[in-house]
Formats: sequence, structure tokens, C-alpha cells
Amino acid sequence: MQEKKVTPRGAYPHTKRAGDFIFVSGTSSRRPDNTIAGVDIIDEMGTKHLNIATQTREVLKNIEKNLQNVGASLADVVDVTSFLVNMNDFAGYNKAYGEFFDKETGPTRTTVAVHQLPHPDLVVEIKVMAYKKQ
Ligand SMILES: N/C(=C\C=C\C(=O)O)C(=O)O
Repeated sequence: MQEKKVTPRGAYPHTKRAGDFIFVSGTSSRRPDNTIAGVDIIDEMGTKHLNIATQTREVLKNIEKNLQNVGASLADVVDVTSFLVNMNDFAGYNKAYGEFFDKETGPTRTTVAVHQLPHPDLVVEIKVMAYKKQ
């Protein structure tokens, strides 16, 4: 059976090729059913813990799938821009990110804090640029 895909939240594609460059739109940990990975319910009152490490991993896996759909992979990523809602999450984000990319061979990266993301349960969104010859 074919895997259900995350659909973009607006009038944009997940990926856009421009020559040998591939741009990937801002991506979250949203699943194909529009629930969000990395939202832990921590008590019987339904209190949420928004898990930066889980969200970062799921974002990067979603980006990987989007790149695979156009014949590329995370190994082709040359530049990353990350948006955190809270810079106090930086350490958790940075550690999870390091499971996917290496300091010497990985892409350049810029991380900024933003006031909000398109869903209140999101704590990280990432966009990337990849380079893969056609
Ligand atoms: N890239 C955008 C939103 C992504 C949200 C998501 O994947 O959950 C946008 O609105 O530009």
C-alpha cells in the first residue's frame, strides 16, 4: 500500500527544483493525518510537553522524504535554516540535529527564534536547500 503523504498547509509545494538546486519549504513534524509528532501528554489533565528533540527528528525525517520524492537525500543538503519558537530549546534541537548531520561534512546552518509557527504545538520548523545535479 502507498504511504500517505503530508500535504502542504497552503499554496506552495514541498519542493522546488531550480537547475541543480532543490529548495524544500519550511517543514514541521506534522504527520500525514495532520497530528503533530513530539507532543507528549504528561498527565491525566492532558498537559502537553512539546518535545523539541522528537520534533526536530521528525522534521528532518519529513524533509528526507520530501527530498527522496525528487530523487535527492539529506546527503545533498547544502544549507539549513531552522526556526525555533524558544531559544531555550536550542540544546535539545542541536543534539537531535547532530544525529542527522556532521560538523565537517554537513550543510551550513542558521538557527533563529520566531514568535510563532503555524500551529501552537509546533516548536521547530526547518527549511533546506539541496544541490543535486539533474
Ligand atoms: N511552510 C509553511 C508551513 C508549514 C507547516 C507545516 O508543515 O506544518 C508555510 O506556511 O509557509
